[in-house]
Amino acid sequence: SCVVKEPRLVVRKFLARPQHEGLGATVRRSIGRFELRYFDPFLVLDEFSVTAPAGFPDHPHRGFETVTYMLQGAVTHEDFEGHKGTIKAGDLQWMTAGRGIVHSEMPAEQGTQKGLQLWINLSSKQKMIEPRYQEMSSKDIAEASKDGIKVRVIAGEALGAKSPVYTRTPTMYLDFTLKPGAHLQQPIPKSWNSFVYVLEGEGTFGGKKSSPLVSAHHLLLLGSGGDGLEAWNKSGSKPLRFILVGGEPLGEPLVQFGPFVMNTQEEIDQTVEDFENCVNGFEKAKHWRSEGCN
Ligand SMILES: Nc1ccc(F)c(C(=O)c2c[nH]c3ncc(Cl)cc23)c1F
Ligand SMILES: [Fe+3]
Repeated sequence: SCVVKEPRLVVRKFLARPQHEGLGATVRRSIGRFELRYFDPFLVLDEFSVTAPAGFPDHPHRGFETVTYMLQGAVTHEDFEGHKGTIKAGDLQWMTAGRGIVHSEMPAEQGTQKGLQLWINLSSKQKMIEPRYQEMSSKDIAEASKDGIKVRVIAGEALGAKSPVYTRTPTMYLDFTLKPGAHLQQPIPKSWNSFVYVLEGEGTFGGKKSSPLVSAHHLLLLGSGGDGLEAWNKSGSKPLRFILVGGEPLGEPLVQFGPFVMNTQEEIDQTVEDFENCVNGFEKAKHWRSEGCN
């Protein structure tokens, strides 16, 4: 069946190289690096790797959402409202920072913890909403399998499986594993910006089966137009694993200062002041410190 009539083409390819982030942590940053500062509505995609005592100690966020999806090990997050939990391999945390969150994200086990963190911008109208978490354990994440393709639906819908996650900025976030020989056709809403990030194995993406092979840690920007993604695993033995992420562009001005993402410089100045004075959503930052690795 021809699900995708006009596949989107790969218009740019980046290799995400390791860089230092947080306190002694390493991230492979694809979106958010200087050559790809913002791919509306996406601000950052980090493939992180962290081993205790390194981590991401107390830090704030305002104006966007962070989506943490663990691939190996576990991370404990705790915030200034006393919200605390552990995100284990396969688990998901969709954190809407809105008007303000201060939290820490630290290794929960010995050894190396690996995962993905995606930062999704919020529309100007939603930047100052109350913070909110949507957290799902691995077993509750919608999955479907068909013709050598397995998909875990973080957000959106694929192969008949649908995620319960409410996405303020309309977003799809799909974790695909293709067995050798499998061929995927996944619809993508026409107006959305979308990209692929390869996690394991090698695959062929875009319109032609003869396109060059793409390996792990590569980000592929998909062109606009077209009605979906085509992908093939032509290797004889290795599975191909990648995420397909897409979202409705917000089309608004962007001013970012680290973990503060607003629309004007004045709003950023105000945010810095709010954080320093512990007001307008940062009240609890006044006396809070994470318990850290006890
Ligand atoms: N501002 C700022 C500055 C420095 C940081 F490290 C962070 C930060 O926490 C993270 C950056 N990528 C990440 N991937 C995974 C996890 Cl669990 C956390 C982060 C942050 F937010
Ligand atoms: Fe954070």
